[in-house]
Amino acid sequence: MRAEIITVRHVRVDLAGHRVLDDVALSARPGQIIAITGENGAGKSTLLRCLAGLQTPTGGEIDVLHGPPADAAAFWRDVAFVADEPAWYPGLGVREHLDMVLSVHQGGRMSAEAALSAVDLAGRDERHPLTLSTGQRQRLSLAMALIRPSRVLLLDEPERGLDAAFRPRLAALLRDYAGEGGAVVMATHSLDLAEACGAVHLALEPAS
Ligand SMILES: Nc1ncnc2c1ncn2[C@@H]1O[C@H](COP(=O)(O)OP(=O)(O)OP(=O)(O)O)[C@@H](O)[C@H]1O
Repeated sequence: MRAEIITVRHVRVDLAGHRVLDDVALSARPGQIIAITGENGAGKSTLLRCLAGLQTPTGGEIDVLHGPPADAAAFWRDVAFVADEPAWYPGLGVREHLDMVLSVHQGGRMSAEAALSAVDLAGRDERHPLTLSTGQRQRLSLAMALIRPSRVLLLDEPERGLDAAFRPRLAALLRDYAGEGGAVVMATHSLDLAEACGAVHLALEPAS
């Protein structure tokens, strides 16, 4: 069995004087998909931000790829994160956003054409992202994360805005990613998506 590339031990986070996470543990090996579930405010996004090095825990330990996560170039070379909608570049179309990711990250997992087709945006490749629907923009955000090489994929509610028909396709894309040896950690309200991915569940309870 492959060694863990994400480990979270006894993690505690206090924000504005309130305990948001308390004694949280999580681990992931290459090839695993972890689904963090729990009610609104349970701390799912906070935990993902901790894994991404964007939030420092008040206590406990986090290792991602054999070290504490750090919001630094070397870390982001191996880690892809899809959370809130990204800033779209003025004047660049859908296809050009994918080309830009491929030009920065050498050795893409798929071509821009394959990514456009995977997320059903092939006919909209010249449009500016802001002229797409919410769900189409979410598909593009996912494609921009999936097209580049990475070892860890962090997703905050990847199902946001997606229609029911696309969710099984997203599950298949995530299974493919994990099948290549990546680890996925996603916060989700979609038990269907988690199940379709064969994800291991981590159910968070509100800490206070
Ligand atoms: N910057 C902040 N300052 C103070 N409290 C915060 C901050 N960010 C989040 N919180 C609080 O932390 C708790 C957890 O928030 P978080 O966004 O992690 O929950 P979540 O499980 O992702 O919720 P949802 O399902 O609604 O996305 C909430 O009670 C929220 O109000």
